[in-house]
Amino acid sequence: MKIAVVGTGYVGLVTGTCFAEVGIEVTCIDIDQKKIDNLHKGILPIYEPGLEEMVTRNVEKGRLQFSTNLSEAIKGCDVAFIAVGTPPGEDGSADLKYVLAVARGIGEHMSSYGVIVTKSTVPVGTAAKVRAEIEKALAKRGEDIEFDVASNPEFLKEGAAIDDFLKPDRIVVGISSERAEDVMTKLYKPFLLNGHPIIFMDIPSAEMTKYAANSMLATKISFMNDIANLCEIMGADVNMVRRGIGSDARIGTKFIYPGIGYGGSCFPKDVKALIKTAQENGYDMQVLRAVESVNEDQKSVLFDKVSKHFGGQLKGLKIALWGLSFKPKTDDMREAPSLVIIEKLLAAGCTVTAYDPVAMKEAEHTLGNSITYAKDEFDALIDADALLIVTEWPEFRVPNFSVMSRLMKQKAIFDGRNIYDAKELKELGFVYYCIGIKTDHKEPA
Ligand SMILES: NC(=O)c1ccc[n+]([C@@H]2O[C@H](COP(=O)([O-])OP(=O)(O)OC[C@H]3O[C@@H](n4cnc5c(N)ncnc54)[C@H](O)[C@@H]3O)[C@@H](O)[C@H]2O)c1
Ligand SMILES: O=c1ccn([C@@H]2O[C@H](COP(=O)(O)OP(=O)(O)O[C@H]3O[C@H](CO)[C@@H](O)[C@H](O)[C@H]3O)[C@@H](O)[C@H]2O)c(=O)[nH]1
Repeated sequence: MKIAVVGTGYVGLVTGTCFAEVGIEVTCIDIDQKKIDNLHKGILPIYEPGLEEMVTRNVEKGRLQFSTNLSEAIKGCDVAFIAVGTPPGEDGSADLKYVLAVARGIGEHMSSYGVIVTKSTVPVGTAAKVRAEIEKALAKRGEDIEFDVASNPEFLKEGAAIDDFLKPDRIVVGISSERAEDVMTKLYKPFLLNGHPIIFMDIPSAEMTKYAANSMLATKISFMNDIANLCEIMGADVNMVRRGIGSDARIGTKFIYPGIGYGGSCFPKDVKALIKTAQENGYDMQVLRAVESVNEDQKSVLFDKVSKHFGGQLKGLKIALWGLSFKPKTDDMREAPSLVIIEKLLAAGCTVTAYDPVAMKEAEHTLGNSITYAKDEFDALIDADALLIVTEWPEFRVPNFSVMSRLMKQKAIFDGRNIYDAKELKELGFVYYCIGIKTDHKEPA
């Protein structure tokens, strides 16, 4: 089989590489010449564990190619995936201009029957718009080439993308013809042989499934953040509560970790887009509006604890941050809670020194030199008045606390990810704050 994947970002590059890995002939296309030039040199545009080796291996095998030339790549393809961005527009709705531009390009250049699949996260009705764009472009050419559209939303998580793609819980495919179903079944056959289920449905349901999945996960997180905040007020321990409720199989153990709010390129924008879609159709997503509002507030929780601890006197304090990316094992800074925390610290007159194992270069694009980037986690701590744990990278989990004590000016840790043991830190002489657990430090008057 021969396929094209248009858009070589987090989703497109992983999708293309994983299909090549199971033996399919893939061309990944991007509009960004620099990205494609770098990929030809083996330089990846994103950090994703294991991806570089997999790209190299498949390029060497001749199964994976990169190009900016959509017209060449699309010719004779069985399937073309659209995997470009769908960022939020000013009103929160998903901006479809990149998706529709690709659809137009496909219509301008396709040469034979193919299935055009939206992999990007798109609102209900988008596949119909994609079909219309392609038909318009074909009509302009005076061509009458048969094609199908399909919706195949992607559920991978950054930092675990390869595993999520190769071993999916399920593959959701929206189709409107038997021919498209056959092509998609053939494409995903290697995954089906490994026992991963494919769920065929109508196209609008597939499009909605993606938003419903992300919104449900975001709801779990906001719900737990609300519970965590209440635990803290009431003297309960949210870690215990999490274990207590997670052992009920109906609730489950995943995505109930409280923290400093969900970030990333998906949950914030997809929750917004679903609220907007509903509004446009005369329906009010009350639960999701609350999910969003809790999340906005949660991003300030760590800053508020710092402010309270120092009695509001933050000017001139040196604050160390461990972690910048929105979650571990990625360099993605989109909607990272660290950005909100840093903005508040800087506005309060603090200086900020941060260390992140991979996201500092990416962070610099947004933050410039408003903060200092440390060479390692200990470098960040020199003379610090407080340490904020922002991203739970594995290497921050068991640090050398005695070295930390020597480096820091004040032994205060504000843990936004609940990775340390409050009792242990207290014994070591640290003042320790986390999320959803009442600490017995004396509050300043
Ligand atoms: N990032 C994730 O974890 C994730 C997971 C599942 C679904 N999604 C969805 O997948 C889509 C892509 O997300 P992403 O994070 O990979 O985006 P991204 O910004 O990392 O990548 C998008 C790529 O598309 C390219 N592009 C834009 N217009 C183009 C055009 N006309 N022709 C060719 N290339 C073009 C850009 O240059 C960029 O490289 C979004 O709809 C997103 O919601 C993302
Ligand atoms: O218990 C939890 C789990 C996650 N998070 C936060 O939630 C955000 C998103 O995390 P995660 O879902 O692991 O990362 P993403 O890469 O954004 O993946 C989500 O968004 C993708 C894009 O749509 C989907 O494909 C995935 O299925 C979906 O999990 C991050 O800020 C996490 O810190 C929590 O606060 N508590």
